[in-house]
Amino acid sequence: MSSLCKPGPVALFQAHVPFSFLRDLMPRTLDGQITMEKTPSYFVTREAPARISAMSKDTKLIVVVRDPVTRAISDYTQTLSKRPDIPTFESLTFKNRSTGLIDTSWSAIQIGIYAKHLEHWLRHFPLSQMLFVSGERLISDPAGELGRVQDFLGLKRIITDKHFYFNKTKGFPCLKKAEGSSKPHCLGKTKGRTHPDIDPEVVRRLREFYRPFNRKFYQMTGHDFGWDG
Ligand SMILES: Nc1ncnc2c1ncn2[C@@H]1O[C@H](COP(=O)(O)OS(=O)(=O)O)[C@@H](OP(=O)(O)O)[C@H]1O
Repeated sequence: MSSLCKPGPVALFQAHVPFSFLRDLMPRTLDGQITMEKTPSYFVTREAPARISAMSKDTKLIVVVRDPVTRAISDYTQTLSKRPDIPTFESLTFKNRSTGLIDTSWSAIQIGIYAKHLEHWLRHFPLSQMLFVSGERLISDPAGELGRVQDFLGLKRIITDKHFYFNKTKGFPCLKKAEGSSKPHCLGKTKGRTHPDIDPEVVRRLREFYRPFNRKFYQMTGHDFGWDG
């Protein structure tokens, strides 16, 4: 059994409030239950590793990662859907387009430098307490990736292949039956947005930029995510 704690508008470990207050926001956990909290931005938040470790050194951490170039374009697509007047992806990517200097202060680019973020976590947690889930495999083999998650959490492998079907129109796997319902459940409208076409030369330059950071990340995690061909 597991309970999922939803922190609402405050991402717990980013908030500058006392731990006693944070703990009270989490649901009580009984024996046999696992309490989970999901906030994607923790991975790139400087204070998060120390704050989470101060609350519990035994916390298990799960990070979903995908090709940082596609991640940047997806991030941009999400912002564009809310603010259609932003500059083009190509112009935001560079500090200086003619020299090819990448703007690493742009969050869409910065977040994908996974090796740098991981360094901060490894000062507070052993690698054995971290699981890196492949965003690509979550689509191509959801049961396989969720098998790894269940093993990591010490759960029986209850979710398997038979729980999923692939929805070609959506381009994503869907659950054959949602929890507590007999109906299928697919990801919402905001997942699988069409990404804009990006100048292939800009994509090439970004691939070149991320390659050394990806290699370092594969080395640190002991897992080749296959983003560099
Ligand atoms: N379960 C699962 N499997 C594989 N990929 C998934 C999943 N859930 C979300 N996504 C993709 O992650 C991208 C960002 O998703 P979100 O909208 O959830 O991001 S956020 O949490 O709101 O920041 C977005 O990517 P793109 O659609 O490529 O832009 C989502 O489609």
